[in-house]
Amino acid sequence: MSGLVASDLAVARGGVPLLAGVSFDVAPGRALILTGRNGIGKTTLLRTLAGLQPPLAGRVAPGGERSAYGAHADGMKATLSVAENLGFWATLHGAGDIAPALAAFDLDDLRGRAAQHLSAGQRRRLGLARMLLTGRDIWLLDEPTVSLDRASVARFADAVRAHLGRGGIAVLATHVELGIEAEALDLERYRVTGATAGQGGGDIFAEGAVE
Ligand SMILES: Nc1ncnc2c1ncn2[C@@H]1O[C@H](COP(=O)(O)OP(=O)(O)OP(=O)(O)O)[C@@H](O)[C@H]1O
Repeated sequence: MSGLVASDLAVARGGVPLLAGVSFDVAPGRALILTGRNGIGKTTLLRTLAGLQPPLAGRVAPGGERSAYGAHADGMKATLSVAENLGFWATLHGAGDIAPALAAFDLDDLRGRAAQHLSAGQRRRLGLARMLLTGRDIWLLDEPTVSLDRASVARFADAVRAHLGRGGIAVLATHVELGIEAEALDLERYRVTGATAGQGGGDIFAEGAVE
């Protein structure tokens, strides 16, 4: 299985260039942690790696077909229970048993609860459990530990380690120290001048020249 390779990638959000010249190669069994200030483009880069939006320039290999993108509660059916949601995804991805996913994120006691009645941290655990059912070898995770308590962060780190141990790849945008052996990529040096995110769209549109 090949690694995840980004070559001279440029990404934009809402037509505004955010990052340019991003190149990296993540080998099977390895993890990459994306760091950088709020709004620099971590989510945008992950979405581009997942094939959910096209790059402005450069390329990603493979495309999205080997990737599972995990962000917030997307794809969750509010009225279905935890087990029904996991069952739905297992069927969708051709995965068999949901038991390992339930166990990995301590969801057994919550299996009958509707997704809409889960707490924020429980909902996040359900979203992360989904990654285990995708069968995809490249996990792209956006702030995966938001709302998680300490025990759940540790469970998540264990799940990522196990994924890497199976030869999987993980790219994570996180500010939390997970204790996972990983390369870190500081996006600051790829930032397009003027695209300081989160500082107001007007400034971004007025400047936007490439560094
Ligand atoms: N739909 C949109 N249209 C235009 N601009 C957007 C849109 N969504 C996000 N942005 C802007 O794009 C920039 C990059 O956003 P992105 O979510 O990729 O940053 P981030 O590094 O993940 O931020 P954070 O650390 O705060 O999660 C931000 O300035 C954001 O305000």
